Amino acid sequence: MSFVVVTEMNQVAYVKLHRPEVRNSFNPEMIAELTKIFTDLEARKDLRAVVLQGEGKVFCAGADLNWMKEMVNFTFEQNREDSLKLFGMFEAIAQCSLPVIGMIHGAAFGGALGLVAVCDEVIAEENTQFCFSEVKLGIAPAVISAFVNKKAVAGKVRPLMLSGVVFNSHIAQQAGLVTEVVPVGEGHTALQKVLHGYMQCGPDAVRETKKLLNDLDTLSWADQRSRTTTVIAERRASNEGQEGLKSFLEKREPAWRLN
Ligand SMILES: C/C=C/C(=O)SCCNC(=O)CCNC(=O)[C@H](O)C(C)(C)COP(=O)(O)OP(=O)(O)OC[C@H]1O[C@@H](n2cnc3c(N)ncnc32)[C@H](O)[C@@H]1OP(=O)(O)O
Repeated sequence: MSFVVVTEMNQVAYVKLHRPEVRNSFNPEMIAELTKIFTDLEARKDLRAVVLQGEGKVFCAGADLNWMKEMVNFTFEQNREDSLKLFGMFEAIAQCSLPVIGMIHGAAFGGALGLVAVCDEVIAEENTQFCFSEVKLGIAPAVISAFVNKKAVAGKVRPLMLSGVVFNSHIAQQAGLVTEVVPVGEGHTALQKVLHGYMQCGPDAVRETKKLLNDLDTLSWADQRSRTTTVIAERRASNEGQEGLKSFLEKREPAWRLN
C-alpha cells in the first residue's frame, strides 16, 4: 500500500501525501516512502522542480499519533532508531538538489512543520492553521528543530515552538517558514508563476546553487572561500554558463539543455 502519490508533468514531479482519512499524518511506511522518493528524485537529471503537497482537507497533521502511542512500549534505542529514520526523511528532502516547492493548505501541525522547513519555497493558502503542537502533547519539536532552526527567524519562531499556539499563514510568513500567502483556491496560479521562474534558469545552475547553500554552514570559513570560488569558476566554464552569458549578449532566450 502506498501513502504517497508521485506524478510528473512538464519536467516537474508532484509528490502528494496520501492518507487523507488521518489528515496525511505520517507513519513509518510513509516516512520510508518519502525518503526513497526524494533520494531517487535527486538522481533525476530530466526534472527541474518538485512540488510537495497533501491530498484532502489539510496538508499534513504531523506524525501519526497512533504510531507515537505505540512507541511508548518501545525501548529507548528503538525509539531513537525511529526518530533517526524521521530525521533521514527530512534530510533526504533537504538534500535533494532540485528546488522543492511546498503547497500548504488547511493545516500543518507538528512534524508537518519539518516538511515546511525543508521546502525551498512555500506557498500557503491564507486560512491555513500552523502549530508546533508537540509541547501540547508533552513531547518536543525535537527532530524538526534542526531544520526549522536553519530556516526560520529565531526571534519569531521560538515563541511558537515553545507555546504550541496555533498561528496563521501571515505569522508563518513573518517567521520565515512561508514564502507566499495566497487566497484560498489560488495556490495553483501562484505555483505556475514560481515554476515558470525556475524554467527560465539554467537547470544545473539551480541545482549547484542549492547544493552550495546546503553545504555552506557545515564548512569552515577557509572551506567556504574555496568552495564558493570553485563553484563560480566551474559555472563560468560550463556549457550552461557560456550559453547564459552568450544569450544575454545576443539578446535572445537561452537554450537550456537537460543532461
Ligand atoms: C516527531 C513529530 C511529532 C508530531 O508530529 S506530533 C503530532 C502533531 N500533530 C498534531 O497534533 C495534529 C493532530 N490533528 C489535529 O489537530 C487535527 O486533525 C487537524 C487540525 C490537523 C485537522 O483537523 P480536522 O480537519 O478537523 O480533522 P480531525 O477531525 O481532527 O481528524 C480527522 C481524522 O484524522 C485523525 N487524525 C488527525 N491527525 C492525526 C494524527 N496526527 N495522527 C493520527 N490520526 C490523526 C483524527 O483522529 C480523525 O480520525 P477519525 O475520523 O477516526 O476521528
